[in-house]
Amino acid sequence: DLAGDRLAILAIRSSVGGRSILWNISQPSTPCTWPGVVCDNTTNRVVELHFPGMGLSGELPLNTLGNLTQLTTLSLRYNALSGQLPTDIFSLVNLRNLYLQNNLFSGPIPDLFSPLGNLVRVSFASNNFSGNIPSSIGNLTRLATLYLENNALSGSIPDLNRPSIALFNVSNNQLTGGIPSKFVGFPESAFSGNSLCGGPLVSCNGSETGSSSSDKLSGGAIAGIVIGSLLGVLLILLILFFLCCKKRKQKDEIKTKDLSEVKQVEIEIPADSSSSGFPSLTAAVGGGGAKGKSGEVNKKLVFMGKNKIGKFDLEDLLRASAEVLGKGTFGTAYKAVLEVGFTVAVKRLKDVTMAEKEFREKIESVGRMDHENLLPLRAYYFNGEEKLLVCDYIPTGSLSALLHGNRGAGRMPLNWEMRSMIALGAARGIAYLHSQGAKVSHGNIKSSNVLLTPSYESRVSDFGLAQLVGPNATPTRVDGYRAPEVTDIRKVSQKADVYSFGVLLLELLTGKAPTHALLNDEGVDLPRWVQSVVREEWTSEVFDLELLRDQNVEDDMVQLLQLAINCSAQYPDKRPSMAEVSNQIEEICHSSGSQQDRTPPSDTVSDS
Ligand SMILES: Nc1ncnc2c1ncn2[C@@H]1O[C@H](COP(=O)(O)OP(=O)(O)OP(=O)(O)O)[C@@H](O)[C@H]1O
Repeated sequence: DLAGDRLAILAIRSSVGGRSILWNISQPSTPCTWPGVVCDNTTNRVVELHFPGMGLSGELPLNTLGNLTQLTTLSLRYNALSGQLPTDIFSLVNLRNLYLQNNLFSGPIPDLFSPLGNLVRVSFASNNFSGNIPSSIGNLTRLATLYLENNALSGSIPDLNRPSIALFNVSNNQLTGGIPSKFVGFPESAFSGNSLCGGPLVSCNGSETGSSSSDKLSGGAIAGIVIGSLLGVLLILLILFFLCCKKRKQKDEIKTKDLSEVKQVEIEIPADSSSSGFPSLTAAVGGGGAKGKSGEVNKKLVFMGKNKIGKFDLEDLLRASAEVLGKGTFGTAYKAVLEVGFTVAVKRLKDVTMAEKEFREKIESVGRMDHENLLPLRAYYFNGEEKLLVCDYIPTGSLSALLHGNRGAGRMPLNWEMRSMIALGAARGIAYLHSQGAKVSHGNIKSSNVLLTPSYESRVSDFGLAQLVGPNATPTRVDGYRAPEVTDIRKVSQKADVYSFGVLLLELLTGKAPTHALLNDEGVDLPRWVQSVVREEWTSEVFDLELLRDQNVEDDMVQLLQLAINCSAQYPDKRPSMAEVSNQIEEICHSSGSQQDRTPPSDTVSDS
């Protein structure tokens, strides 16, 4: 079957294709239609090039790859490419991943790494490279992986930026000398098969590990370095502290301003309310406030469930200073700091056209949901047009903010343990919802609806709201999460929830936002992108770079990835149930030791 695009694939796999393909891709018109080539859909420039195991042979063409100035990934591993590396590769300043392992490249690795400050992963393993390890690799401050094993490299290990490097291997070369002491911590196997000493190998001079005795630092020098570093850190902390104080002050000023506008415009008292203000209302626990004369009822905040939140009335709520958290599908969410001393989140619903009785019934069934991984609905207010929902305010914010916010300096990386715990908590919360009846589903699973406590326990929010809205509600940011069979956001199902949860798992693993206009002109969504990458056996390339620092959990990551792929299957029948999903994640967490053996969640209502 050589029809259509299959013919192109065959051409790439033939050894004669290697060079001509590499020539052609530098022409900007056609490349994005080819397998293995990923383009930026705005510039139509090649941003990733994956040609692994395609039987490419011969030398890389000169002055060709260097034309792909936007390239972030160059993967030519498992081919039979030979000769020296063309130096124009070293002008690709956006390069993050350079995979040339398992080829027949020879000659020295050019010492030209200095401009490649974005490089994170480099593998030159299993080639015939000779000469020294280029010292300019030491300038790569973001380098996390360096694989140089199984070559003919000689000389000593240069000064590398050890703090950023998590995965490292120089075994089976001809390296000599002492292993710098900063490499202590890597296993013996990372250095074996050389004439090296120190570090995890036998000591160079009988007792010392690390650098050879000639370049050993004196006690005074070490003390000087330690004191100098401490002073440096102290200075940086002081500067950060002052900057934070200044920023917070500015933020407070802005918030106060926003708030006064919000109070007047957004949480406006409905026109039919008594002009003398709202009477002081006593909270009616368990929905009892819905009883009584309707005129009074309309002015009441109806409290629900176990009411851990404490008592306050509508007037308190309206007096609270409020800050807009964001606008979503169902209305605007506010953070409201009550004068009585605690903070709540208030959602002002829009597009709810449902009659009062039906609304109260639906919202009270939402209020009955009680699970440690769900964000409980504490109270609601219904008066004609005005509908407010009150829940705990979660100061840490949402998974979406944590994954995609602040990707720059100062970001706290989310490691495997945190991510798998977040996945497990969210799965448990949704599985609980599904266990409450075949027709109970969430309807709007996405990372902005998974809120996180300071100890990274998940609280799934917004469940059951999809059934309240009218047909005109325009979903925000759900497109990437919505199951293919869902055409009306009110017609939700448990299997559609499983799909959305699968996308959320993919988001957790890849670090890519599903709502981001993805990857190429054809608008490939996150599940399809991941599937295509996995099909081509580049599985390890889908994971978020932050996850690659975790050692010995790759199998667990791949298992979770497989589960996510199963959840986001195109046909609902092929998707597992949420209970199965939750059990499987629990097993995965168990095997990697990130079990949730934690103290029960504390009350999440924060005091202001
Ligand atoms: N209880 C809460 N505590 C802290 N932040 C919250 C809380 N509820 C919502 N948020 C945050 O406020 C923002 C707006 O939330 P909202 O639920 O209104 O919209 P959304 O999640 O973006 O979309 P949708 O309405 O479709 O769920 C989001 O970033 C959300 O994470």
